[in-house]
Amino acid sequence: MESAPPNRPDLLRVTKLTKTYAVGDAQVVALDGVDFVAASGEFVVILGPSGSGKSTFLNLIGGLDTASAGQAWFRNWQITCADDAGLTRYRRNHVGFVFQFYNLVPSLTARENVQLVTEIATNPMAPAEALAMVDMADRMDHFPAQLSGGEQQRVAIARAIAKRPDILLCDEPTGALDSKTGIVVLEALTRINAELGTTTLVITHNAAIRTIAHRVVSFADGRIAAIDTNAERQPAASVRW
Ligand SMILES: Nc1ncnc2c1ncn2[C@@H]1O[C@H](COP(=O)(O)OP(=O)(O)OP(=O)(O)O)[C@@H](O)[C@H]1O
Repeated sequence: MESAPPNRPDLLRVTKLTKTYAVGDAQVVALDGVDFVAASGEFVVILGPSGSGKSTFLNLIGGLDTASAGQAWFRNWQITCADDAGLTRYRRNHVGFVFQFYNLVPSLTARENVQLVTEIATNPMAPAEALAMVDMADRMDHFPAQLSGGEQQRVAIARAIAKRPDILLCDEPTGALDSKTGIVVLEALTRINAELGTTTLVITHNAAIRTIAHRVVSFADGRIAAIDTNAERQPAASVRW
């Protein structure tokens, strides 16, 4: 099994994780016995062709979907044994999600969008602090429609990190953005990883982003085809696409 880099405790451990979907009479194997360990504080970039199982993997370790077989552990708690209430608590207390589309509430300001999460979290930061971490302190009272796509994504990231999650799961966070705006979003993600130690997994179709990761996981046909470690990480500002 792939082991975590030395000197960091494991945060996530996945063993033979499998997901099949019934489509009519056929079975689609979306995830085919994946083994993986993420260390606390790691920044992982996940690459792979469309349909290779990346989102399925993220949804299972984020407790958004349930596995067909295999195990997933968060520290010493087994995600794959949890009932719905347990998964809800896990997501609420430990996992932040960022998706390609920002899913902000249009009638609420940036600050109020973040407040939606901080009001139900156990040890949240102030919304203003979370927004400052993504350089949106001066736009807190703007509505989503008054913000660019990249700015809306930074608000979505502030919303995801305001509860101080242990894990931040990002599915194509720059997929809808041009490169200049996307780089600002990546800078926010790497800063949060460095300053808060949030273990971060980022799915992307953009292979240029691989340079900012500690490790790069490549999916193919529902399996992990390769895991590469970057001897030297590059700053997000150096990424070009
Ligand atoms: N709810 C579902 N019902 C049936 N099949 C599904 C479902 N979700 C995913 N699949 C199938 O599982 C496989 C893996 O899908 P998944 O979305 O994880 O891939 P992906 O690598 O994230 O793709 P993309 O890069 O296009 O988002 C695909 O064949 C997909 O069609």
